[in-house]
Amino acid sequence: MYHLLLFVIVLLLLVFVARVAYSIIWIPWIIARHFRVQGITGPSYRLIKGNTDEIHGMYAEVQSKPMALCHDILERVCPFYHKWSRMYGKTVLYWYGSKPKLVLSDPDMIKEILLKTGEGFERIDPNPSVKKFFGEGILVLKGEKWAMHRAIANQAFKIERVKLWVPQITDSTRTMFYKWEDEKKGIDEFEIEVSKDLHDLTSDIISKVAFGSNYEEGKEIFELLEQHYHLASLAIRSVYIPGFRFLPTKKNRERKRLEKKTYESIKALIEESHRAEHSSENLLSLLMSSHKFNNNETQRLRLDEIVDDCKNFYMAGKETSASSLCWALFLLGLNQEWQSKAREEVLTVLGPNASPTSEALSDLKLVHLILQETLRLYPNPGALVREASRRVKLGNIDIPAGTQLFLSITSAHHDAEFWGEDALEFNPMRFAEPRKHLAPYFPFGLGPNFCVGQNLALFEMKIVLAMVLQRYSFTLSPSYAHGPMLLMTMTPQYGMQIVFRKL
Ligand code: HEM
Repeated sequence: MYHLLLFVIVLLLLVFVARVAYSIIWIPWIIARHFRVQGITGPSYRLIKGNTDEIHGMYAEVQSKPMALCHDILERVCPFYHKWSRMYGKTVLYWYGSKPKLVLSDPDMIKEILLKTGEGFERIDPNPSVKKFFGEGILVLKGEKWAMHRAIANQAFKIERVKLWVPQITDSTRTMFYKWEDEKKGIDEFEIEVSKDLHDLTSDIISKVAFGSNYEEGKEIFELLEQHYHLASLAIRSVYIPGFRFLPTKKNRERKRLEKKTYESIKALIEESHRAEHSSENLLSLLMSSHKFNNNETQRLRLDEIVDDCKNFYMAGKETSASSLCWALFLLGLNQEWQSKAREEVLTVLGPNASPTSEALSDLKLVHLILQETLRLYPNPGALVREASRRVKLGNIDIPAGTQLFLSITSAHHDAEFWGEDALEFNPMRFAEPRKHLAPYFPFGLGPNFCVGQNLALFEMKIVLAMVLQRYSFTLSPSYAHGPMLLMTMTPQYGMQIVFRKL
């Protein structure tokens, strides 16, 4: 009996060891060989962690000091691809734990993958620590569930609705100027670290237009989300160890606390909206209503789904727009001649005092070109990720199921082959000509997951930029240190110090 038990235990152990060896040694070896015969290589696979330690090391190195004041930022925002593409070619295979990752910067391939999301390519499941942050919201859902959330979001952010939000956006922007004037009483020239204020501003905007509440009421939620977002950003770069999230580590306990509090605060906001007279113009009320779908069935989102979507919209709407605005001010601070031309346009269209209206916004042609160029040089996010859900052919690459695809939007946006010799220079006029090749520009993504908030994003960025240009001339502060850093969005590592002078 004893021997039989021992035999079973040893057998089970052997099976376990064989399975582990199969998945962390045999499979990576087979996959590396599969790509090698197709001419695709990269850094050697390392047991368990893959190449994550090297990647962390490279990020630590580039982020240890500011970079030169130029737009050649790939080395800083994606140092591993910058290094490995020079060693192994444009398509690189590396390892995230035992997961194969293929980095791609070829515009046609990126385009195909984005267009075929849902048909052989899928958004990846974030690791459980990150998923805790996004929950079951639109940013992580797939298939039918995603389609239902997306249909509701399409309604919420359609252009007619966004136009109605213009007065709220101008109000929020004016409040930011009042705060500046209040802090810098009587001083005509003053320095502001704008990234914090722009985050507060876009929080305020997304809160007002989408949730019908204002920043002060939602402040607790923003603060919780901000802290939770920081922890989720750290988790993105680490290899996920199964079960680790259940250990009572300091970060895990903090994540749990934030999750619970966020849920309770958003739930309270929803219940308050239920009680109050709310306008059907806001996202929250749309999320709470019942909807008819293609099969004519009426469906309603559950409370936890609404809570998760709220979290997703808060972050998607706030982070990207705030960072993009930061880079727009940075670029105009550096390029005074473009700033003067843009101001001339704003003053011609709006005069010195009028608030932007939705009609006036369409006349701000140069401001629009400047924003397009900003999103080309400093894309948010700088990379997108997908996974092959089955074995797929991409051009002449045969990709096994389960391979993750890291799409380097920054590389495609900076590629001199498509954008010309001046690819790394700020030249808004390149967007005035119809582009020969549509592929290399993906600021809002492409295909089914194309940014649902694009209308809102462009409206708010145009409004804020126009209102700043109407009131101030500005330059980059001598204290500014250049440090674009890719977290979930492209943020200035050392802040964005701008010197404003009242007009
Ligand atoms: C400059 C500002 C913005 C930029 C550059 C931007 C960029 C993007 C990109 C590249 C994607 C595609 C992600 C993918 O394919 O995986 C995306 C998706 C998304 N964006 Fe934006 N975004 C911006 C502003 C906004 C705003 C204001 C909202 C509104 C709340 C928003 C909500 C979303 C949502 C919900 C998705 C996911 C759509 C889906 O999966 O169906 N974004 N955004």
